Amino acid sequence: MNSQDGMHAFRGFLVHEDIQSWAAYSRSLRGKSQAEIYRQWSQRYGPVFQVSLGNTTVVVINSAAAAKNLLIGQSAAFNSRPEFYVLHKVVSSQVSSIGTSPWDESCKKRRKSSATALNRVRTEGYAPILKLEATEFLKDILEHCENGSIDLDFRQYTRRFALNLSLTLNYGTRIADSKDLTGNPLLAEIIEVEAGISHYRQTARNLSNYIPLLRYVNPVLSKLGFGETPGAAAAMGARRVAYHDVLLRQLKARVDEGTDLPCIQGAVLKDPESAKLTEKELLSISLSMMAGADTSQPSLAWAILFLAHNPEIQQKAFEAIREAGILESKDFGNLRVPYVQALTKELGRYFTVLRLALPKATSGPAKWQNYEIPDNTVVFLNSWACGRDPDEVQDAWSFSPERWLGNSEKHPHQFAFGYGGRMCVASHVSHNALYTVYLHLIAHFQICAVEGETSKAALDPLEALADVEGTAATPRTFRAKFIPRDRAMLQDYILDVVETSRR
Ligand code: HEM
Repeated sequence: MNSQDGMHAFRGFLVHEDIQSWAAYSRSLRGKSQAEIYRQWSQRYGPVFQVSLGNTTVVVINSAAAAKNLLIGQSAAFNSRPEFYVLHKVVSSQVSSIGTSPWDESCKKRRKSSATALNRVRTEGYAPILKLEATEFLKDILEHCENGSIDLDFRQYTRRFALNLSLTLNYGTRIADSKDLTGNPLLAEIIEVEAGISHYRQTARNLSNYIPLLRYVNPVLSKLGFGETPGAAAAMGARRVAYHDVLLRQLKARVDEGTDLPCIQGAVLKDPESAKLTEKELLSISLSMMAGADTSQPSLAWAILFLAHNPEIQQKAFEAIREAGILESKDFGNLRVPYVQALTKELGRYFTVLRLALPKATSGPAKWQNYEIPDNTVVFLNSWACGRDPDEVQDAWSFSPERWLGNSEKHPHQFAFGYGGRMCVASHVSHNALYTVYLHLIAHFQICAVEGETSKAALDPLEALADVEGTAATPRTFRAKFIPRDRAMLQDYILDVVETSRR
C-alpha cells in the first residue's frame, strides 16, 4: 500500500469477485468478445479497472475521457509494450515487430523511421499506388462476379489487396494476380506464416503467457501427443524470418539492376547512413509492415458486407460520388468525396477491427484518480468501448457517417487505429487505402447481399465474428453479389489505370 501524496496502491482496487480468480475470469470470457465483456464491466466498475490474467495484472481503459487522461495526458508513461512469453521467448527471441517492442532507443528509431515513411505528407505521394490497388481489386471482382448472378466469395481478393498494400509499402513489390495466392509458393508461405504468427499474438489465448506453470506442462503434454507439436511456435518464427529474407534479397537484386520501386526498405538500402538502423531493426520494420495486412483485410470485408446489406447508405454514397462530378475525371481516385471519407471513418469505428488495440505497458509510474499504476503494468486500451462511449459518441450504437462530416475539430477520436504515443503508424495510409477502394467499389458496382442472409448473421459486430476470441475482429462470411454499374466504362477505366502503372 502506498499512501504517499494521498495515492493508494493500484493493486487491489476495482477487482470484483466475479473477476478475481483466473478460473472465474476465464469462465466469464469463454466464447465471448473480451472487449465487449470489458465494456459491460466498465458500466459496473468504472472506466478503468484491473483484471488478473493468471499472474499478470492488466489495467483496462474503457472510456474516451480516461484514454485521453492516461494515453495523452500521461503519454510518456504509456509508451511501452509488454513482453509475452509465447511471442517474445518462444516464437522469436531475436527480433520483434514494432507493435510488440518495449519502448527503448531502438524502438524509438524503428517507430520514427516507419512513421516518417508513412506520415500524412508522404501518404499523398502513395496515391497512385492506392489507386492501382483499388483498380486491381475491381478487376478481380469484375472478372469473377458474372454480372451479379452469383454469390461471389471475395475473401482472396481482399487478401490480395491487404498483402499488396503492405508488400508495396515495405518492399516495392506486389502480387500481380490473385491466383498467385495459392499458386506462388512464396505467397502461400507468407499467408500461412502470418496466420500462424497472429495466433501466437492473441491476448485471449496462449495461456502460458499468464500462467507460468503451463510453460513446463505444455511441452510435456505435446511430447505425449496432446496440443501443439513440440517446437511449432519457434518454427513459425523462423519461417517468418526466412520469407522476409527472400523478399529482401529480391529487393536488393532490383536495387542493383535499377528496377526497384520507391519503398521503405529500398530507401534504406540506397542510403543506409541516413537511417542508421541495424539489419535486425530493418527486419523488425518489415515484420511490422506485414502484420498490418491482418487488419486491412477484415476492414475491407466488413465494409463490403455492410454496403451489401445497407442499400440506402450505398446509394447515398454513390449519389455523393456522382454529384462530385468526378466519375469521368482522369484523377478519379485521388479526389476527395466528403461523404465517402465519413463512411470510411464510420466503418472503422463501427467494426473496430483491433478491439483491444495492441497490448501496451507502462514505462514509468502513472496515476488514475487516486490510484497509482506501477511501472511495467500491462494495459489494454479497449478501443471498442471507447468508440461506443456515450459521453463521447452520440447514439454510439447507430451507424452514422454524418457524425464525421462538418467541423473536424468537434469530432470524437475514432479509436480504430488506437491512441497515444503508440498509435498505428500507418493510420493515414490505411485510411486513404480503404477510402480509395470504397470509392472505386461504390462508383462501379452495386453490391447486394446473398439471398436469404440476414444482416444480423452477416455483419452484427458481435454476433457475426468468425472467431469471437480472435485478436482481429473478422467477419464469418465473405460473400456478396457485385453488379457492374457500367461494364464498358469500368473496363476502359481498368485498362487505363493498369496501363499507366506499367509505363
Ligand atoms: C485498417 C487497417 C489498420 C488498422 C485498423 C490498424 C490498427 C492498429 C492499431 C489499433 C494499432 C495499435 C495502436 C495502439 O496500441 O494504440 C496499430 C499499431 C501498428 N500498426 Fe496498424 N492498423 C492498420 C493497418 C496497418 C498497416 C497497413 C501497417 C503497415 C504498413 C500498420 C502498421 C502498424 C504498426 C507498425 C503498429 C505499431 C506501432 C507502435 O507500436 O508504435 N498498420 N495498428
